[in-house]
Amino acid sequence: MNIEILKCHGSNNDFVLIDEMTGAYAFSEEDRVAIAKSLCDRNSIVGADGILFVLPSDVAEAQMRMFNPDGSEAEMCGNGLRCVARYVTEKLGKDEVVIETPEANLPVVKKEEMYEDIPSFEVNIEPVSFDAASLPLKSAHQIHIEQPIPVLSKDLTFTALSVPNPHLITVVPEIHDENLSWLGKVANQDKELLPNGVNVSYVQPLGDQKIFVRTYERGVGLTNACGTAMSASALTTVIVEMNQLNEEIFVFNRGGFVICTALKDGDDYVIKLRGNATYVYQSTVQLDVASGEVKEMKDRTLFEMENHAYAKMQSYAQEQITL
Ligand SMILES: N[C@H](CCC[C@H](N)C(=O)O)C(=O)O
Repeated sequence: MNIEILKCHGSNNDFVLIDEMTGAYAFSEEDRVAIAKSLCDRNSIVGADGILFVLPSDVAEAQMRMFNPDGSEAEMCGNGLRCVARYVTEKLGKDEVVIETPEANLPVVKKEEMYEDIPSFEVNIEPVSFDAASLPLKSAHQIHIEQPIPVLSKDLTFTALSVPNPHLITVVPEIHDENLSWLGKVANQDKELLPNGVNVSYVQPLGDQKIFVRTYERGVGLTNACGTAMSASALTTVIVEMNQLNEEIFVFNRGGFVICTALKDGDDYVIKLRGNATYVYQSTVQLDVASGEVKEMKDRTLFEMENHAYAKMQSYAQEQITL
């Protein structure tokens, strides 16, 4: 099958966006899994951290379904939602829309550029729950806020929350690359403890309202950034009274930076995630679903200006981490 693809990223967490609103495709559920596995494969001509299917919706301007490279579907994707926000607002000629996701219809809005020539969008990350059953995390304790989970680590403590995809957050004085493989071990725990898997992040405080986050993502592996993980991390630093509620938190990552603001609405938390939505290239690919083989059908249209502008934002962010 021939598929029009838009390669895009949020904080260099990169995705293939496929527009099903046009009605050009009639993908089955099996097709979507096969497309995710084939197009995300870094050994293919495409390669990505995930696939974003943009579909019509009966309850919002559009619907987003996000699949990891292993074919699993995620409840939420923060960096991907910003890319979908840009795509749908531009398609409809609006500055703000609502996007239907598996567990919530989320408002997304175009914002002023947060860095020179960087298209910037803000999305709601919700619903948020600290109930272990919402991940699910099989545990005797209902809430884990800086709690030990001995089977995972003898010395680190964890905060467990869903936004609504599952996250384990551990705050450390400093993140060292040699410790990143440990994140993978935790993420790939036996399904006894975490039946639906989990995204696992280190959080390093960088001073007031600034943090550095590294994440091993469920269904993907170590990525430059994970939008839901950065949001969950920012909220965690508020819960443990390291940063302030209702105040912007600058979250630096290997792919750049985002700005998260944790808000409380009654008993519920909502996290505002603001960051880039950068287009990399457009292309048409031919996918043989049976074999998974992907061929490019025509030259890619590169968004060179955007990629050049984003490189500057990314190097600025790396300087902030080493400061
Ligand atoms: N791997 C995640 C989904 C993608 C989330 C990440 N790319 C983001 O930006 O939030 C999961 O399975 O929950």
